[in-house]
Amino acid sequence: MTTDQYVITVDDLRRKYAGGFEAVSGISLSVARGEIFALLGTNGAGKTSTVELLEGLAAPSAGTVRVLGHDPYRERAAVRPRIGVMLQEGGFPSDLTVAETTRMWARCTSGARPVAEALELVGLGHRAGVRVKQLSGGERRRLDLALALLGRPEVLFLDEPTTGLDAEGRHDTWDLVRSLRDTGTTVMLTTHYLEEAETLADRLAIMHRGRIVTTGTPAGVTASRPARIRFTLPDGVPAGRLPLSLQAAAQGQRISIRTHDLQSSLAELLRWAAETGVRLTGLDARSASLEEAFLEIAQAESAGV
Ligand SMILES: Nc1ncnc2c1ncn2[C@@H]1O[C@H](COP(=O)(O)OP(=O)(O)OP(=O)(O)O)[C@@H](O)[C@H]1O
Repeated sequence: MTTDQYVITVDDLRRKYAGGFEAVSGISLSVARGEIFALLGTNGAGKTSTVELLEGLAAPSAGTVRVLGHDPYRERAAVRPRIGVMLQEGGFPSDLTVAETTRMWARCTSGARPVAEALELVGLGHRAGVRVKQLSGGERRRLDLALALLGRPEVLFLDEPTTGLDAEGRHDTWDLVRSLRDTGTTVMLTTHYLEEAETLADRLAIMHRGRIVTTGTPAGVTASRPARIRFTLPDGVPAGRLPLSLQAAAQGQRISIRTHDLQSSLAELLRWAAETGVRLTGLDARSASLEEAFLEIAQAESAGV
């Protein structure tokens, strides 16, 4: 991929706050046009501090950021009309209705979509006449998203877009983000929901203490982690009777096996169970999830491994 296909490029970026604390300690990443990129990390890892630099809300202490080929802080006027930003807290006047709020925002947005279209996109069309203060937390997040989408942005920054949404709302938002991606919008997302990153992101980076510790596709990040098989042995069958080649950890009759070759380990376990006539209850076999990979990385980093 050539560099001009990257919509966001970040090189050795640093952000030091007044007082001297460095929240972003030299990160580099690139996001291609039409890609959904998720920035994950433990609390205080530096995600918001990073995204604010990409949005041009603050200047880096060192390093470079380019969004659509421009410095988003120094060339804000060139970048701002082409990006959409959904912050964690929208902070609207609560006495205005949903439609009034969106109309007000549309007046400040060049080439804005029709208000009704923006509200329909996020499933708020039927709430247009409701005052913002009467919206649920999830509906406010949708309104935040509608406002971020008003200017048909080429790059969309979503800071925890589904916090407070129920399962249906979360899935609706994922579908919307995917459809925006499919029409060429580039999305930079921060989230605490690892399932969200796993299902939505084309690529992701995991941050810890201001640095990127892992980056890649969701499948690539989880591929190196062991899969897990869990089950319960019947009373009277000790864990010691399991084949030695299965690396089993036992808590009473509850067994957990970690393996880098799920298919072979599972086949061996089932063969042993069939040959010995042992019934395994609650049998569950799964590849590593992003959540497990994340926890392992965060714990290892915290322990200084
Ligand atoms: N204005 C500020 N002045 C000094 N330190 C700050 C400031 N804003 C954030 N920090 C610190 O920078 C670090 C990174 O914060 P940041 O909000 O970027 O993390 P985050 O990854 O977005 O966290 P979370 O997941 O909790 O939202 C934290 O230790 C935070 O306390």
